[in-house]
Amino acid sequence: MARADKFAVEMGTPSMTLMDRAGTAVADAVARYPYPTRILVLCGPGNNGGDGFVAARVLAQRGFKVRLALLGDRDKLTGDARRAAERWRGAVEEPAAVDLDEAGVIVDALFGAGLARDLDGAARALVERMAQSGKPIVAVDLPSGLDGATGKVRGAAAQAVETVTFFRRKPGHLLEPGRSLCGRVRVADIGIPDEALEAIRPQTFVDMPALWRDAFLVPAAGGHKYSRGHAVVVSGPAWTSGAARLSARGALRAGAGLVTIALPRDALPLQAASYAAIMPRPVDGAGELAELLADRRLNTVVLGPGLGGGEQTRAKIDVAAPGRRLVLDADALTSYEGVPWALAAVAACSDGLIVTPHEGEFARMFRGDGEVLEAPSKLARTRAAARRLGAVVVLKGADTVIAHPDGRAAIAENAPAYLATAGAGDVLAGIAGGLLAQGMPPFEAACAAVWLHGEAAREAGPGLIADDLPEGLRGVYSRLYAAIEKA
Ligand SMILES: NC(=O)C1=CN([C@@H]2O[C@H](COP(=O)(O)OP(=O)(O)OC[C@H]3O[C@@H](n4cnc5c(N)ncnc54)[C@H](OP(=O)(O)O)[C@@H]3O)[C@@H](O)[C@H]2O)[C@@H](O)CC1
Ligand SMILES: Nc1ncnc2c1ncn2[C@@H]1O[C@H](COP(=O)(O)OP(=O)(O)O)[C@@H](O)[C@H]1O
Ligand SMILES: [K+]
Repeated sequence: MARADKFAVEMGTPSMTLMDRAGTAVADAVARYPYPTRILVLCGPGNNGGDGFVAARVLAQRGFKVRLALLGDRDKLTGDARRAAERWRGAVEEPAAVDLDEAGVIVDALFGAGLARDLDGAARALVERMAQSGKPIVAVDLPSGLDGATGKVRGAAAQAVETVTFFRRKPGHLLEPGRSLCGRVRVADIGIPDEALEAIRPQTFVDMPALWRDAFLVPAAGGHKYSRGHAVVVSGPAWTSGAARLSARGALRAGAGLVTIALPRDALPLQAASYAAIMPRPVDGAGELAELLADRRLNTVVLGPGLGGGEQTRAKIDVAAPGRRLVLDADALTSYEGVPWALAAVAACSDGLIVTPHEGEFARMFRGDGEVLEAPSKLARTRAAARRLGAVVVLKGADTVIAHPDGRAAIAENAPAYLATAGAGDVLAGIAGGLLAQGMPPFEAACAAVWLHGEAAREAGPGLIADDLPEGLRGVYSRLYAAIEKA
């Protein structure tokens, strides 16, 4: 944001104008509240506070009753914040002297992008009072105390009903617990030109179709099933084969031309409970898997869901990896517990690897690797892991992060909470495999898979079980194909 700000100023917009627009956008948001009388603006010592002074002035000019309190010393304000304070005609009160219970709406303009350390002392006490007040809070840029780069709370932060930010959202608006603390996020245009992005070249994105649509493959008129790839899902024993069957359904619905499920002989009868379109194949060990995979048209292998851990699993991965596209999930990942370098070797000989751990699996994979596990945010951890493995890493959760070893990363925002249900991750691994089989590059395939998975859940609706997810893809694909054809 500092660079975007600088770019806008160089292009001729004074920084005070940016602040005026930022404060006005906050005032607009506050004025929309059902009881915008008795507005209390709490300002901090930097430019976040400056935005607060502007918002207070604009609201007062519009006839609202506004009180303003400043944390810190008015004489110490500098730059634009100082000018904004000079143009505020009302009283500047002491936060300790204001009764928050008298406020209808509180504007939280204490700290934003400049939060430099954990809140303590008077700042923390004020944020805690705000949090306990139960009043609707509109946060300027970020709820104060929330770290915009990590989504973590530094000391304390108060739950906002709405957060008004500027130009673009920041990672802290998307990563938990920040996402939840922000309430509804409104992005205000304050006149920073989009061209600023060309100068900044951001590497962090929201996972949405614009990010991967160019790489997404709509079936070609002259295509055939082999031109849409052949994915193999390797199953564990009969009693855990449900997970692999879910993956296989995901891969097929995601558009792989053919899907084979490699099952131990004892599990073959159970395949009858799955789609008839999925081709079962008896495979009892790494040797038989090698025989199956002698056919190079089988270009993508999904291993992990219900597979069981240990040496046998590693042996199967070694057979599958060379020159092939792989998705590794669940047991396939935990069988590399504490030896992520061995997984990096798998990635290096493959034609592209996506790993899809949840937090527990991630912690086991990178046990002892402080540089990965202690990176400052979920975003940074996923990036560090991708770099370590030389593979695309999908770190699942409410705020799934997808990272490429080259530093690109995306944060998903479309998964409904009811997606957290047994087997949902198995379907995700299958969808990713289905997209890889069709030839999508791994990062785009992983981003698309995560987005499609979230959309499929919405399509299926509350009460969702994992079996519904592949079915949900049909409606999502109808809309996506139509949008791509129109574009
Ligand atoms: N850039 C842009 O494009 C635009 C930016 N805009 C706005 O500017 C905001 C960023 O402003 P900013 O950089 O002045 O930082 P800000 O969040 O006010 O905090 C810095 C102050 O807080 C203090 N402080 C920090 N941590 C602390 C702690 N733990 N406990 C106590 N004090 C602490 C720190 O003091 P110090 O560290 O120096 O002791 C300093 O005084 C941004 O969020 C947006 O609202 C808009 O106007 C539109 C254009
Ligand atoms: N709170 C949440 N909101 C939205 N999606 C979630 C939430 N928690 C988990 N998920 C998603 O649910 C899926 C669960 O996958 P996983 O943990 O592998 O479960 P399983 O092994 O049972 O399939 C992942 O795609 C994850 O991103
Ligand atoms: K704030």
